[in-house]
Amino acid sequence: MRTLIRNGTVINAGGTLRADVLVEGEKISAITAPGVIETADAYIEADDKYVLPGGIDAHTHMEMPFGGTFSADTFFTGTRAAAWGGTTTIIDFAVQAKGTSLLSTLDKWHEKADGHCAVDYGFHMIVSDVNDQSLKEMESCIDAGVNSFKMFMAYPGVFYATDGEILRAMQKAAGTGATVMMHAENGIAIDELVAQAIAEGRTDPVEHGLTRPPELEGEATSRAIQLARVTGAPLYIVHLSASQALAAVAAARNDGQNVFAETCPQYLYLSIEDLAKPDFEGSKYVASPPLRPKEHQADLWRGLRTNDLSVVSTDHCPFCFKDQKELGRGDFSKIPNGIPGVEHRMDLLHQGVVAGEITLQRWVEVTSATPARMFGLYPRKGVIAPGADADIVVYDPAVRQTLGVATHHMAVDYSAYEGMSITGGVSTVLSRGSVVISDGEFHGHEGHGRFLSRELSQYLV
Ligand SMILES: NC(=O)NCCC(=O)O
Ligand SMILES: [Zn+2]
Ligand SMILES: [Zn+2]
Repeated sequence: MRTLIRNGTVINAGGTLRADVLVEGEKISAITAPGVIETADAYIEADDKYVLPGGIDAHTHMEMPFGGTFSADTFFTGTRAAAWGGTTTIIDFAVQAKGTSLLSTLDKWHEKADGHCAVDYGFHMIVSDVNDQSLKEMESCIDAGVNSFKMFMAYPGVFYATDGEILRAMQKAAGTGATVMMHAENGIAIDELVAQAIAEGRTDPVEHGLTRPPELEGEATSRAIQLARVTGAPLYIVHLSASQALAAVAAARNDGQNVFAETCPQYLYLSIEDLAKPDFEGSKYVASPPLRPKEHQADLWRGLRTNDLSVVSTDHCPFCFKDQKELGRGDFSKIPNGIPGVEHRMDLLHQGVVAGEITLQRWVEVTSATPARMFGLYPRKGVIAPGADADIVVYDPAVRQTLGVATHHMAVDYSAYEGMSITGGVSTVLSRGSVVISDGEFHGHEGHGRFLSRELSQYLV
């Protein structure tokens, strides 16, 4: 099957050109000046549209066990929603429960995802039980294509790791080429503030934000950076939300340390004012780190421009308002943490282009090319080039849409972006050469997505 995408503006991280793109089977086979190739089996007209490499969301949580419940999207509904929004690869997190092994965890996550995803997917591994066996098993995970390991300085008693445990895991990463991903918040201090708030009867969702001050994200980020420096491990800070944390990352990078960070659309567009909405509406915005005062947003956009923030992922972790967020009514600390967003990342970041915060090329770089390089998928993914997988988004920059629960495709009963007006929208999406979205319809199927065994990060030195 030969599909010709005609006369679009091809946008790669490295540049833009007007071109035709030929897809043969699952791969891109040629990029030519418009009109050079005359015949194909199917045609997609891309006049006045962008032709982008499919988005790569390197941080999602489908069917994730958390706070006594599970995130609401299955691997099918979540990857289908991703496709609707122009994301053709997700990297989700397998979650080691305390007392279990990394390899049995990986098996369990394969059982959940294999045969169910609508687009391609890989895994990171959450290490919540550091011991001799888990450290050894990190090597087997790497052999199985899972070479990035998330650790938590937050959530004592659940995922939390001590500095000593983090140090040991980082030593293992330094010796194997793995990447340590860090949830950097000082969970011990936060738990004290949370206990004090509850004891004083401050139980509303906004307290989630007030008890997790940005200084404690900055402190934990600095500590993680120092531990990485001592061990020589590369470090990737996940879901960075605060100016203080960004300053720590920028300083380390200026020093030449191999430190990277991602932020998420919610930290660029939402704020603690959303958490403060009355009638428990604020619970819809509970995630960790919390939404910050608006002043942090300008710093995050600057970080995206300077590359101190290299990636934008969603941390998609949907919990329904009605019966899941409800678990924390009367005690904000019991609200399941997470915000839905896998469907909207490409559109939301495109608003940064529209507003002049980032260039078109940078849009593609932070949503596709860099996550592909960072997590060992490039140049199979993350680029429109001959030989790459034909994961392609034809994007209409002029169309207008309004985000909301009535139109989104995530399996969650609210939108964090309800009523937000967006310029631009996905027109056609191909996943490995198959059209999965076109003419406002989903044409893919459960099980189309394949597991991606990933190479080591291309940012290792
Ligand atoms: N971020 C969040 O609130 N939930 C998902 C788990 C995590 O990434 O820490
Ligand atoms: Zn986290
Ligand atoms: Zn997360």
